[in-house]
This record gives sequence, C-alpha cells and structure tokens, in this order.
Amino acid sequence: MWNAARFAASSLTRSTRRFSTAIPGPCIVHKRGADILHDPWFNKDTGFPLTERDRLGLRGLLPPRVISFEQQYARFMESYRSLEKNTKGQPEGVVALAKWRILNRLHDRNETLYYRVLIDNIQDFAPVIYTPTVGLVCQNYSGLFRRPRGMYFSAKDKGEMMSMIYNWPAHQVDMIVLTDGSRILGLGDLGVQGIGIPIGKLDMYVAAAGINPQRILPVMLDVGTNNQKLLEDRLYLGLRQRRLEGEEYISIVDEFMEAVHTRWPKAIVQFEDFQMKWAFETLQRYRKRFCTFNDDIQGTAGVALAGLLGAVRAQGRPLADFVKQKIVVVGAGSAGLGVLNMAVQAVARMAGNGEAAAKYHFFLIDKDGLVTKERKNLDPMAAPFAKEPGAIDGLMEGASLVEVVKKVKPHVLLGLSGVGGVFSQEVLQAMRESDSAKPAIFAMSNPTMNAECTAEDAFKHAGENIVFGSGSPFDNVVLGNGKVGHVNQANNMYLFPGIGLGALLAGARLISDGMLQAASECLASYITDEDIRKGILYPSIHSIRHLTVEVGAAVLRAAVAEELAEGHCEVGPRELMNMSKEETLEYVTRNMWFPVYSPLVHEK
Ligand SMILES: NC(=O)c1ccc[n+]([C@@H]2O[C@H](COP(=O)([O-])OP(=O)(O)OC[C@H]3O[C@@H](n4cnc5c(N)ncnc54)[C@H](O)[C@@H]3O)[C@@H](O)[C@H]2O)c1
Ligand SMILES: O=C(O)C[C@H](O)C(=O)O
Ligand SMILES: [Mg+2]
Repeated sequence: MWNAARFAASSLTRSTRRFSTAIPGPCIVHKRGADILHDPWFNKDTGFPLTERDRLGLRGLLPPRVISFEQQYARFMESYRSLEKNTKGQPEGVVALAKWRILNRLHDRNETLYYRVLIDNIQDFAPVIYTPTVGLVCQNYSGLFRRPRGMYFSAKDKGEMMSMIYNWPAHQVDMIVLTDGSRILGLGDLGVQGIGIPIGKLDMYVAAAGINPQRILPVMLDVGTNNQKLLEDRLYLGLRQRRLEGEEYISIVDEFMEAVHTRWPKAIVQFEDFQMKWAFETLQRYRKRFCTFNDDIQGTAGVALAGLLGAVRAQGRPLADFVKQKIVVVGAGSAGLGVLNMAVQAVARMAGNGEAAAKYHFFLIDKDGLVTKERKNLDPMAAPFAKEPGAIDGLMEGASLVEVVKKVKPHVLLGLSGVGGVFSQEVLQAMRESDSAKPAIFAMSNPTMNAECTAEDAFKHAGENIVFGSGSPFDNVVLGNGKVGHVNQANNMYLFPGIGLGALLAGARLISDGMLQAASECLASYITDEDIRKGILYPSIHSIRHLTVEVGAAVLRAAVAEELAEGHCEVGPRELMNMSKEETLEYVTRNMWFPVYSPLVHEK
C-alpha cells in the first residue's frame, strides 16, 4: 500500500493539463466495487470507463452511460451557476453557505473533480472554501457537520496519540495544518468548530501548491473551549470543558508533535489560528526541532512586508526608503507583532543601524491605545516596540488611534486587530494628512465583518490616491471618471502554500528566517512597476499557482543555501544544490499534483 500511494502520487504529477487527451499514468487501488465509489480519492462517479467498471467490479453500480470529465465539470458548473441565480436576493450568509454546501458535497464525493473546479475557478471559489465563508462555516460547524474530515485529537486522548496517528488511512502525509481553535480568524475561540480552518488552508495547498490531496491532513487539537455559548450548546461536538492551560496544554501539543514525527518524519506542520500566547510559545518550542511554521505570525508577516515594500514603490520612491516609512500597526497580537518583527529585520538589512531607527518609526496600538513603556503588564513580545511616553509629538500611553494618526501622519496604517470598523471615518480622514503622497491602508483582519474598514470607506474617506489591501476580498471601488480604486487581498494565502511546498521539496530540516524572507522577497518582486503604479501590490488570485511555483522555488533555494535541504524522495541534497534557478522551477512544477482521472489498477 505504501508503494501504491507513492506510485499514485507520482503518476498524478506527470499528468497533463486541462482536458488533454494524453493518458495519465495508472493509480493503484486496493479496493473494489462500491468501496471505490464511496472513496472520494478514487471515485470518478459516472466517469468510470466501461473496461474499468468491469475490472473493478463496478458494473451495474452506476447508470450505463459514461460521462466524460469535461461533461461532469460542465454539469457541476451549471448546477453552481443556477444555484447562484436561484439564491439571488437572499441574505448573504444563506447564499454563502449554500455555495459552500454544493462544493463540500463534491469534495466529499469526488476529489479529482472538486480540485479541478477549484483550481480553474479559484477567484469565485476561494471566498467560499476559504476566507471569508470558512469563518461562517466554523461558526455553524456543529449544525453543518455531516461527515468528518481530518483528525481530531482531544485532551481525553492523552497517552493514546502515538497509536491514534496510525488510524489515518494514508501511508504518507506531507502537509499538516493544525489548530486548537482558540483564535479563529477574528471570531475568537470556536473550539472544535475551528477544524474548518485547516481544511480550507489545505484546500489552498492543493489548489495553489499542487500538494497531493492524498497526502494532506487537517488536524484539530481539542483541548476544550472558553466559549461559554459553545459549552452550553447542546449540538456542540467538542469537549465540554474549559481550555487546558500551562503544562497540561503543552504536554498535549508535545505528544501530538512526537506522534506525527514518529509516523511521518518529513511531514510539515503549519500552526494556524492559535491564540497569541500559544502561537509564540509553540513556534519557539518546535521550530528548531521540526519542520514547522506559524502561518499567522510568519506567513502574514511575509505577505505584509511584501505589501509594505510595494507601498514604497507605489510612492515612486527607492526601496531603501522603506527605512524612513512611518508605520502604525493596529493590533499587538500574533499577526501584528509578527509583521513588526519581520519589518525590523528588513530595515536592519537595508540600513546597518536599522533596528533602532525602525523601532522609532513603528507605532504599535492595541485595545488600550498606543503601547508605551508605561504600559502596565507590558507583553515582552510588544516591549521592543513600546514608545517612550511623550517623546514623539507628545503622544502618551494609551493615546487613541485617531490621535496617533493625526500626530504621526504615517505612511502606512496597518490593521490586524480583529475588530471591524476601527478605522473609522475620522481615522481614515486623518490619513489624508499623511506624509506620503500615496498612503497605504491595510485592513487585514478577517473575515469581512472584522475588517478594520471597507474598501469603499477607505477610498471615500482617505482619498483616491491611497493604496489599499484587505485580508478578505472586496470588489475594486469605482471612483468615477473611469478611475478604479484597486483592492489588494493582503492575505497569507499568497505565501503559506509556497513556504510549505518549497520546504517539502527541499526536504528541509526546519523553516528558517532566511527561507521566509526569500518567500516574502519573491512575492514583492513578482509585481511589475507598471502594476505597482496602478496600486496593485499582489498578483490576482488567478495567478496563485504560478506565483506559488516561484515562491516554492525561492524557499527551496534558500533552504539549499543554508544547508537545511536534505532532499525529497529520490532527489538528494547534492542534486538540489546543483540545480540552476530554472531547473529548480522546473523541479517544483514537475512535482505539483494536478487533478485528472488516472486509470485505476486494482491490486490486493
Ligand atoms: N490577512 C491575513 O493574512 C491575516 C493573517 C493573520 C491574522 N489576520 C487577522 O488579524 C486579526 C488578529 O489576529 P491575531 O492572531 O493577531 O489576534 P490576537 O488576538 O493575537 O491579537 C489581536 C490584537 O488586537 C488588539 N485589539 C483588540 N481590539 C482593538 C482595538 N479596538 N483597537 C486596537 N487594537 C485592538 C488586541 O489588543 C490584540 O493585541 C484576526 O482578525 C485575523 O483574522 C489576518
Ligand atoms: O485565514 C486567513 O484568511 C488569514 C489568516 O490566517 C487569519 O487567521 O485571518
Ligand atoms: Mg490564520
């Protein structure tokens, strides 16, 4: 079975694109008959050719006509479009969940067709299977639950995880996204219902990075929830207890990490949507021992830094001017602090004495206002960014956001607060006095309701010359006179798939700062000057697969340069080292899975 899984994976990567007539390599299957129809990895629905129906014991289990992949695809898209038409005018949430349901049903039935429609229609479907609808799905998960996806490890499984991990049916796992559900987007503690996030992130891994869906594993670590409403909800499917804390908590995560790495030593673990204290703690604890990263801290930081560098270019200034940019970050959580730390590293690289200068130019605001050295119980992670009270424009401890913006006149206002609307009309209007001719506003919190402001309000109140980014998608804004306010989706989806892909194909021992920096630089340089002048900081989501090849290759090359690459499958570290840039891109592309029906060959 182990060999079969590998065989299946490699045959699929060799498959051709679109609806080509080239015959893909075979895929070994160890089941027969109805069991195949009920396995979404192998199921082709009405697409099984007659000879395959005979070989696999499927004859009579399907209607007689064979429907081609193209026809199945067209049929699904027709149902989807008619659902769109029939739900017009209904409340947004109802429509979003109806769209999610139809996609989820396909996901549960036929993964090949599901991933093909997802890849080809990524702009339409990413907002359904990923942010923002995934937030609504998590909020309603216990009611929506039909069949499980991924694995659930709970506090009650202590001592059992090593054997439990062998319950997962796939013999090889490359990519794991893990959450404890404690900070799901900007929606807070959703307990076990947070499993929707790893599922959505891994769908993006398949769509953008071509990770084989047979080798992904979404994981929920259910250590309880502090969400009283959920604890009292009779439908709630998670542990009905308050969250474990301290040693009890960390011992559960330790046990899970050991179990995973015993069974799949090369699997990459992405930590996602952990509350801040555990996000930083687990990152520090595991990043040197395992191939792991925290997407909210590190993926977000890379995407934000690429956007910040783009904002400098958009002003028509040289990149070196980044060191002079005044940046106000709203939100001192895992994401906000991750961004500031990476921005400081960038300044330090650009200007020798950068660190001190950067901290002078960077302003941090949390729920209690401006963070200064006078802050009671100042978080050690935020301490390096705390201002001397009164030293800058008389700004005191806890100064409000609007006061800070009015006095500092920042080049960039970046929100990672999780609070919808904190960039009020007054705050946005104050950005008109920015010292930049083209100020940047990033409302990065998710989902849409939690964005610090809408795209429309940003252009309306802060002026038409801003550059704008948001974590959740907004439509471009029509400004009149034929002008359009471009909306960038400043979301870590532009980096995490490439970070995982590059680390996987390098066989990286760990994920270093250098690899993350390479990912961010690759994203930053992906955009042409012409696009930047139009306010475009990130590529369209249509190009996410192409971008991810580049990011993956950049991460891989950085791993090789730092001697962290141990090789992948039959490609050893020496071969990786000898690859030119073009060969690396070719190697990455060649190893990406693409959904086509492979002939199924039964083996006992
Ligand atoms: N776009 C992206 O790619 C991306 C990536 C990561 C996180 N996020 C979003 O960022 C948000 C925060 O994530 P996090 O992990 O940092 O959360 P967190 O809970 O660790 O931090 C939230 C921070 O916001 C501050 N805050 C709360 N209310 C505030 C207010 N009224 N004014 C100013 N600050 C306030 C809190 O004090 C805290 O410092 C979430 O909505 C998440 O969805 C977006
Ligand atoms: O999930 C997203 O869309 C981005 C980010 O990881 C978040 O936590 O908001
Ligand atoms: Mg996240």
